[in-house]
Formats: sequence, structure tokens, C-alpha cells
Amino acid sequence: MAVYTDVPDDELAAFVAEYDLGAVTAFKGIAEGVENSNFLLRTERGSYILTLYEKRVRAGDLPFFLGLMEHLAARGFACPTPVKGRDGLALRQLCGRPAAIVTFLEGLWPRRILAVHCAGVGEGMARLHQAGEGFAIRRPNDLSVGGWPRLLAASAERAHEVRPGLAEELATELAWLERHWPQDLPAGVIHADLFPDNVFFRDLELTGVIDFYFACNDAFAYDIAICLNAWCFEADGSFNVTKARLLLTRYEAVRPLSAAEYAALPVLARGSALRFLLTRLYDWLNQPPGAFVKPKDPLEYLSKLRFHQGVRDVGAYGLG
Ligand SMILES: Nc1ncnc2c1ncn2[C@@H]1O[C@H](COP(=O)(O)OP(=O)(O)O)[C@@H](O)[C@H]1O
Ligand SMILES: N[C@@H](CCOP(=O)(O)O)C(=O)O
Repeated sequence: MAVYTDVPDDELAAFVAEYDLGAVTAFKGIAEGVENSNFLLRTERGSYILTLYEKRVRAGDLPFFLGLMEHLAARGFACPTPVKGRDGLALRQLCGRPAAIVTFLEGLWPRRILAVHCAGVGEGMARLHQAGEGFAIRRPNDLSVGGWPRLLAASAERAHEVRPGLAEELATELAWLERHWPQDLPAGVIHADLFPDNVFFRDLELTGVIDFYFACNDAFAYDIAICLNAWCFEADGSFNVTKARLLLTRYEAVRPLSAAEYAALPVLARGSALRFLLTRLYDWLNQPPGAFVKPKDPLEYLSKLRFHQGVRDVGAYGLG
């Protein structure tokens, strides 16, 4: 669960009074997520999500995230939309944190990932990439290769607590990625955290995507690489080629990939594995006292990284 900040009843009532939502009828912390504090908010007008933005979210980036959700929804992509107060503003302060209310999205994220979910996320991601076209605000990806040295440095001294030799292995990988990171791939707005817990389905059909708080401008193929890691490995650590093939072919049916994008996928998959390993490692070593949060296992991503280190071409992902 992620609730880092408690919201007292009187502060909640004053906050909600800024909107045309009627009175609060129910309010509870949500038992999922790791980045922000999320609450299910029911009012006389319906169900909403209240988010208090925490540590990794910079207040200056919030107009990008909230504006992006509005832009995508206006272009027919199913995602939450920010709710504006009577003053026309979606972003305000609550308990000393930036906070916003967004619409509630129906559906459930898949607890057990089937091949059909991978097909759905492939197609949905391609539609997201298309719907992002024309969004006026830009946000560079600060969690790409240029940001990894800082992340590694923040955990290197204590990484051995998680696994002996981990810092050295990650430093070697980082140096390799810095030499081989692809440039000039087709780029635009990417989600950058399109994990199963951020994609909702109903009756095996994708109903929408949440959690745009890592979204940024970067290579589309990097988003695909993130999904290969997040959706196509089994619990025993094996890579499921059928799931990968479905994810990639359904993506391609909407937005065809160039030869350069195909060629770059193994490197991007290594980079994406390192990126989530590094943030998980930091969170594992720096758990805030009293926070209601379950940190994710960094070593899951070491095993994924090692898999991609052995990949020579996209044949390993079911294509070619
Ligand atoms: N708009 C929404 N509609 C329905 N449920 C939501 C919505 N936003 C968040 N949630 C719920 O809150 C959980 C955590 O949200 P998420 O944005 O992933 O948090 P975090 O950014 O902290 O990781 C989700 O798994 C989902 O259950
Ligand atoms: N998806 C990331 C963690 C970010 O949390 P989310 O709940 O916002 O997806 C990971 O798995 O490391």
C-alpha cells in the first residue's frame, strides 16, 4: 500500500469544498502503488481518486502529467481525467503536498497475466503513443541513461546488503549501456511505467490506463522494452516468447516499427531492466518509517537484466 501522508477529516472536508462534488461519503487509503499517496474518495457526485504527490514527483512536472491525461482523454484514449475545482484549477495543496482529484477508472488490473493481456497492452500502448501526438508540453526522461549514474551512486554503498557484488555488476552494466544506448529512434510521449498494475481490463478487454506520473518524451521503443520486462516474464523467471510475440505484433498492427527500433530492443530492454532495478534498490534500502508501503523486489530485475544480456536480436522476443 502506498499511503505516506494521513489526511485528517477537517482538512479533507475543506479541500473537497473547493469542488462541485458535494459532501464526502467515503474515504480510504488504497492498498496498492508505491510512489504517491492514493485514496478512494466517494462523494455525493460519484467515485474519484485523490492523490497526494510524494517524493519522486516534482511539483513542476504536475502540469505535464495532468495536462497529458486531459490531452489523451480528449483524443479518445481511456485514462483518468483531472477534476477541476470551482476556480478552474485541478492542482492544489493538501497536507503540505501537491494534490489532485482524478476521475475513477472502471476495471481491474490483471493479477495473473495471460497472453491475451499482453496482446491488449501491445495494442493499447501503440494507441497511447498515437494519442500523445500534438501534446504541447515536453518533459525529458530523467530516469533514462543520463539519470542512472546518480541513481546508482545513491545506493552503491549499501547495495551489498541486497546482494554481494551488486554495485560492481550494475556499474559494469551502466558503462556498457552508456556506450551502446541508441539515439534518434522515433520518439514522442511515452507512459514509462506501463506495468500490469497500471493497466485495467474487463472481460479480457483493456478498459484504460492509469498512473502517468513517469510519463515523458522518449523513444517509443523504450516503452515497448519496459513492457517486455513487466509483462512477459513468468513467476519462475523464464521469458514467455508467446506473450512477447503477441505484445509486439499487436503493437505493430497499430504503429509499425522501423528496422532501427527492432535492432535497438535488446539494448533498451537491458536499460529498462536497470532503470527499475535501480529505483527498486533505492526504495528497498530507504523505506520511510511509518509509511504504509510494500517495496518491490530489486533482484527480480537483476534476473531480467541478465536474460537480456544474453539476447542477440529480436528473435529472442518471438520475431524475425
Ligand atoms: N483513476 C483511477 N481509477 C481507479 N483506480 C485507481 C485510479 N488511480 C489509482 N487507482 C488505484 O490506486 C492504485 C495505485 O495507483 P497508482 O497511480 O499506481 O499509484 P502510485 O503512483 O503510487 O504507484 C491502483 O493500483 C488502483 O487500484
Ligand atoms: N512500476 C514500478 C514502480 C512504480 O510503481 P507503480 O505502482 O506506480 O507502478 C516497479 O515495478 O518498480
